[in-house]
Amino acid sequence: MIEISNLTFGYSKKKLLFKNLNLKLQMGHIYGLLGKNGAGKSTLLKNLAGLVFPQEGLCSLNGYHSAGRLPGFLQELFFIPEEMHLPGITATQFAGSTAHFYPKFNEAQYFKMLAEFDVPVSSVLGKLSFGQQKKVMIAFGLATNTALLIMDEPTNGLDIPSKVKFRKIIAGALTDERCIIISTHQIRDLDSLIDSVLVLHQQEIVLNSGLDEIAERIQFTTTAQANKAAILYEESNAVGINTISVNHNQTFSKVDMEMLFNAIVNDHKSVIDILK
Ligand SMILES: Nc1ncnc2c1ncn2[C@@H]1O[C@H](COP(=O)(O)OP(=O)(O)OP(=O)(O)O)[C@@H](O)[C@H]1O
Repeated sequence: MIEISNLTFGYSKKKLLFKNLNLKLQMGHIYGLLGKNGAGKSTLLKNLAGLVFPQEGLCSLNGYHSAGRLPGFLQELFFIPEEMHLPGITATQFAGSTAHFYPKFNEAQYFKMLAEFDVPVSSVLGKLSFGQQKKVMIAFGLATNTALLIMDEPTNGLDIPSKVKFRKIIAGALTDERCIIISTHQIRDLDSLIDSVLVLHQQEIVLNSGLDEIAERIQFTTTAQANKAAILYEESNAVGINTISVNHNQTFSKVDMEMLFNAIVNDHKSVIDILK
């Protein structure tokens, strides 16, 4: 299990990004972490990865404190940051020099994913395009089979066919023993991939819910289809007005994550309250 308890963190003591933040994540799930620019998504992930240290509280992975960065923790975590500087070696050499830090690394899986992503294995990583570099790191991260895989904006730089492959490859790599967290602004890229949503807003995790639970409680329809008395939030687009309403009649609709996110960050507390 991944646990954040009473996390207080700020890059300066005067301006805290989180105060007493709590969060529990379970294995066997793919979480999408959403939040506005500057909400602190990357910083939260860095706290989890033990790359920055809390002022108070702690983060842990299967009982290991992130800040301790013990070998037992490091071999169960792989973090793919938004920006990367890869060394002047090939994807094959990278596996040769790095894989031994991860006891569950699966070489066949790595090369299979690189082939699916269509990345040349004998080109120097630093000379690959940004998107190709991302693909190498995603393939490597998945092949480590660590208990926690964190990806910060992984689809930045991926073209449209690669995003489709990304979703397929990630979904195929999930097991009951691992948890994947993906932070992104490209909410559509998470469609049919994540099963749970986390929203970081105003120093707090205001939503940590499975998509099934969300669909049980609220409905996403057009205003014309909605029960007017149950409407919580409305949003116009080119084709009409879409609505989030209370799901009184147990009709399950597809969760529109972009609309849900907009409702939450536009301070529609009623939406958050009903999902609590
Ligand atoms: N190394 C740092 N030193 C000081 N302040 C920082 C540092 N890194 C981030 N910050 C600040 O912390 C805040 C949160 O940044 P962070 O990158 O975690 O947000 P984010 O939600 O990931 O944003 P975005 O969606 O724009 O990537 C921002 O105000 C940022 O300026």
